[in-house]
Amino acid sequence: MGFFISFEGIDGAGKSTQVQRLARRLAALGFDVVTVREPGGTPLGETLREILRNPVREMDPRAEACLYAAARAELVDRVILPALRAGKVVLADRFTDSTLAYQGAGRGLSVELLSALNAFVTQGLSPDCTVIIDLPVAAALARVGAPGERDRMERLGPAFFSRVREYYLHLAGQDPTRYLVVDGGRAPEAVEAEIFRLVKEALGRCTR
Ligand SMILES: Nc1ncnc2c1ncn2[C@@H]1O[C@H](COP(=O)(O)OP(=O)(O)O)[C@@H](O)[C@H]1O
Ligand SMILES: Cc1cn([C@H]2C[C@H](O)[C@@H](COP(=O)(O)OP(=O)(O)O)O2)c(=O)[nH]c1=O
Repeated sequence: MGFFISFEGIDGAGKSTQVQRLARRLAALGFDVVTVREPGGTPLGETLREILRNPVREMDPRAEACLYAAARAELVDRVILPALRAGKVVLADRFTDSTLAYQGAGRGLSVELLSALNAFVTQGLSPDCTVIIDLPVAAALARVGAPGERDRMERLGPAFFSRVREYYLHLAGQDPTRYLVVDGGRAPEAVEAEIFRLVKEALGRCTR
């Protein structure tokens, strides 16, 4: 099996930027790297991404959770597991913790039920390590643009994103070996260097 790293954090924290930068760094070391983003990465997943970004009307939170989960089921089965079986390093821009943080802490659904849903759609796969890019809500929302330019989730407001951020930090506290928390408030180069250092350590600890 290869090595599976997920990236988490509130919208605008810098995940997409850092996934690309880490992919380049690991490829330069000779790793075969695959990057994916959620929701998306498969034909069904990309269709669900469009629905989730711009639904015809506001949806029930349970329906929302199931759509993210459906996209994840496809991505795991069609892309992530085959890549890991081929010995690749997979970098995922969001994974199961996004559901716990956004639909659980953010929307108020049961984290226990969402964990069971996650286990079902991932076939039990969980990341070898998870990079949490942490940033105060105001700074992150300033990066995603003016209110008029934001998508459905980005419009949810500071109180929602504070709950999401706190939940990520709570998860990190529960399992400091798996979760690598990085201060996303610095220049992209500084964030990149720290993530690269921490991931190299995590790869070194991996015995597979
Ligand atoms: N460390 C950083 N400092 C300042 N701006 C950043 C930083 N990292 C990313 N950005 C910018 O902030 C915006 C959101 O970054 P992005 O990587 O798309 O975040 P996310 O994927 O977490 O939503 C982009 O315009 C990006 O260029
Ligand atoms: C994967 C996932 C994403 N989301 C949300 C978080 C984001 O607002 C949105 C994904 O859009 P995206 O543009 O990828 O996020 P970002 O702005 O962080 O790059 O979907 C959930 O609510 N639950 C989930 O399980």
